[in-house]
Amino acid sequence: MNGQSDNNYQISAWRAEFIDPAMEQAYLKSVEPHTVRFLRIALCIWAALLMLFLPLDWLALGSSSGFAILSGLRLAHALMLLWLAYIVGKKSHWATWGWPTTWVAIAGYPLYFIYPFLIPDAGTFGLAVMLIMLLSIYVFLPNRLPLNNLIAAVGITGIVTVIAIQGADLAAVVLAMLVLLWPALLGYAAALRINTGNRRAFITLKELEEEIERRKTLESELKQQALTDPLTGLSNRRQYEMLFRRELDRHLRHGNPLVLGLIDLDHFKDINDQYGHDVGDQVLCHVAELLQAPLRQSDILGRFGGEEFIFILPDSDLDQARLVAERMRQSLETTRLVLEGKSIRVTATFAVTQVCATDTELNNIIRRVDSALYQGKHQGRNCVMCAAAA
Ligand SMILES: Nc1nc2c(ncn2[C@@H]2O[C@H](COP(=O)(O)OP(=O)(O)OP(=O)(O)O)[C@@H](O)[C@H]2O)c(=O)[nH]1
Repeated sequence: MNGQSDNNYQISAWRAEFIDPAMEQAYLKSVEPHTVRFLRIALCIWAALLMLFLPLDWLALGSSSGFAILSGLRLAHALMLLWLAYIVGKKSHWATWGWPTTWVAIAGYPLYFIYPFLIPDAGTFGLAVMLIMLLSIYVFLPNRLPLNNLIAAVGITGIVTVIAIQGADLAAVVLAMLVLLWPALLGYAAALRINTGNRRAFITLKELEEEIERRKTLESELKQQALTDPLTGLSNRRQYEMLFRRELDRHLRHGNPLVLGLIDLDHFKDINDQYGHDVGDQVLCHVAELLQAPLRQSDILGRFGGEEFIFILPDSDLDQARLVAERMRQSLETTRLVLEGKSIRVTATFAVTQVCATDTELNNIIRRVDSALYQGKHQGRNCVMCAAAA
């Protein structure tokens, strides 16, 4: 891991979130499906528990306006919770965003704040419910930790204010505050550990993914290096021999026509001598591009060695191959390469041969084409020769 990613992976000690916002977003995105599922379950259970307490309200208040207010608040909050459970199914980013969960949680507080006024002798019970709720918010409500702190802070402040308004003395108010702070701190500590642990696991996964990616790149680079000519990027001997064997198999099995050709640049030594080896190298690269142009995707062009190239044309007969070679020859002849301010003309001699059923060895075919190429050199170069099949 380098210094830059070390910085990206820093986790805030009290928020248990990545300090880098982009990294935090990436983390939240990765846990979004899981958060949605978990949040929907938590919201549904919360709504069900709210409604489960309705009979207790009835026992305490009977059919009164107080009961109507409490059941109305219960129902309203339960509906809000179910609405959010429904919405996060549609807008999954709401689950990790955190604010919708926070507002819906806070919107339920009037029920708890009004409770002591309507049922004054339920003080201890109300405090116990609040205590369990605070702990549950931290442990079961999948939300961003700072926002869960906000929910807890609003809850504790509200309840303590209610107790103070009801005329409790300072000691009772402080005691209530301490009793509520205790589960909040406990929940916060547990959530801090869980959230930090989850993000550490995410870092490990990311590092593993980066390592896999790095190895894949390295592997494909090595593969590329092992199969291509470093100067021109064309297939090297290993690659074109392998591809030729595949095409030869196809030819022997299905009888598809197959042609092999060689290209030898004319008087290349003069180019090297006149312009230098570096320019010679650049000429080879340009020639490789020009030769590639008239070929199909399935055709194979390789560097045979030095200033010689090899081409393999699957599904082509000799006449088609001769035309292709002629197009390459003309393209070289008519394109002047301008390198380092010098205009260089390059020509080449071509030879092609049809691969036939008795051709099983690449070297034999090459020998046949090579002797046609030799003849072409003797006949004045810059031409296309055909070698008769064996
Ligand atoms: N710049 C450069 N030159 C190369 C490379 N490989 C081979 N050569 C040069 O290619 C030239 C080939 O010369 P010859 O075999 O005499 O052939 P030629 O000059 O092309 O003449 P003909 O083939 O008879 O037309 C030599 O000067 C080699 O040094 C290469 O990778 N880069």
